[in-house]
Amino acid sequence: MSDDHAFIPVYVIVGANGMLGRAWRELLEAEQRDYLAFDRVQLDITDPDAVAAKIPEGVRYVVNCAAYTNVDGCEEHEDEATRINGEGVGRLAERCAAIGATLVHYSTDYVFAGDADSPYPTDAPIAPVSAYGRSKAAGEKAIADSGCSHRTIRTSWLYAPWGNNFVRTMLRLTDEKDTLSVVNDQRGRPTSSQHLAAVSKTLLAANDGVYHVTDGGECTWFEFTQEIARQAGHDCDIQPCTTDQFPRPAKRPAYSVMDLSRTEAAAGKMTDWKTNLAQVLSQID
Ligand SMILES: NC(=O)C1=CN([C@@H]2O[C@H](COP(=O)(O)OP(=O)(O)OC[C@H]3O[C@@H](n4cnc5c(N)ncnc54)[C@H](OP(=O)(O)O)[C@@H]3O)[C@@H](O)[C@H]2O)C=CC1
Ligand SMILES: Cc1cn([C@H]2C[C@H](O)[C@@H](COP(=O)(O)OP(=O)(O)O[C@H]3O[C@@H](C)C(=O)[C@@H](O)[C@H]3O)O2)c(=O)[nH]c1=O
Repeated sequence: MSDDHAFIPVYVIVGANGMLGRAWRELLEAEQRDYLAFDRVQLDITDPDAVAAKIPEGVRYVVNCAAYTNVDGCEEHEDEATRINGEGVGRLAERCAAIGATLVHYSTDYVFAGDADSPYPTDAPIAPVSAYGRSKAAGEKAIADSGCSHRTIRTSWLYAPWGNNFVRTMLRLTDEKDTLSVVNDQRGRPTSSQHLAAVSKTLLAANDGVYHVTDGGECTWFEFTQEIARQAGHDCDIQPCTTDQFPRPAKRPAYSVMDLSRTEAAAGKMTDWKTNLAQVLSQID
């Protein structure tokens, strides 16, 4: 991670210590690209002065991986979530508009209500059912209002070999426990962070706008857990349950499968989630 101001990079990664931030760093490192990566201490997007100070003129792409991602925590701390996921994103978007950079930003399937029965197109009406979803919707609006060049990339059910994520949680639980109940009435698309970073980079050559990027295929959290345990060789009795039987502070959309056609037209077919899961598991000891 560098804080060198004399150097004008092609890419600036914000929120670089998060799960997706690390995937982006590793991608740009592997391709030997010029980039600066800022963690939260180096660049806090809620700090009005920091954004302009750290993102100099000449930068071409600002990749925003910073967010408040604790979905249940957002219910109690919606103001803070909105400051980060809404206003902070707006500040990045205004800076990008001012210097002519493109903002690569991540939003979520949780901006949708979840009452559809076919994949949500990119222009489907959004109607979040949680504080997290509302805060992310505020970020999307702030970008649109800023007039900056952008790729607003909605993704879902993100995981990686590192960080806090469902795959690592379920690897642990299916190893430690004899039985486990997992909700089987929420359907969506898991997404490898490494796959997401790579596809996002490909989309830099595409038009501005909103894209959906996930792994291919779809499943419920229960089916996802079954496959994690199967691939890991964990012998755990996994039982399906309903959302009502697994109460949480935040409501989740029942159906959040997002249509991939715009992305696949620009970047090719999205790899199936089971294939990407195997790829990620192979990187975990
Ligand atoms: N995880 C998922 O399942 C999904 C995520 N997304 C979106 O993808 C993006 C990346 O998510 P993910 O990698 O999982 O997130 P993480 O929670 O792993 O990382 C977010 C990073 O943002 C940092 N951060 C928080 N607040 C600020 C701030 N004010 N200024 C600068 N940095 C800040 C955090 O730092 P610290 O840890 O120090 O607080 C953390 O390093 C987010 O926009 C998220 O909403 C979309 C769909 C699914
Ligand atoms: C741990 C556990 C979870 N679950 C359920 C609860 C919930 O409905 C579902 C997923 O739980 P999690 O809390 O891991 O996931 P959640 O925080 O809802 O994940 C979301 O994060 C944000 C950031 C996004 O943007 C979304 O795309 C999505 O990935 O699994 C079980 O049924 N059994 C279990 O043992």
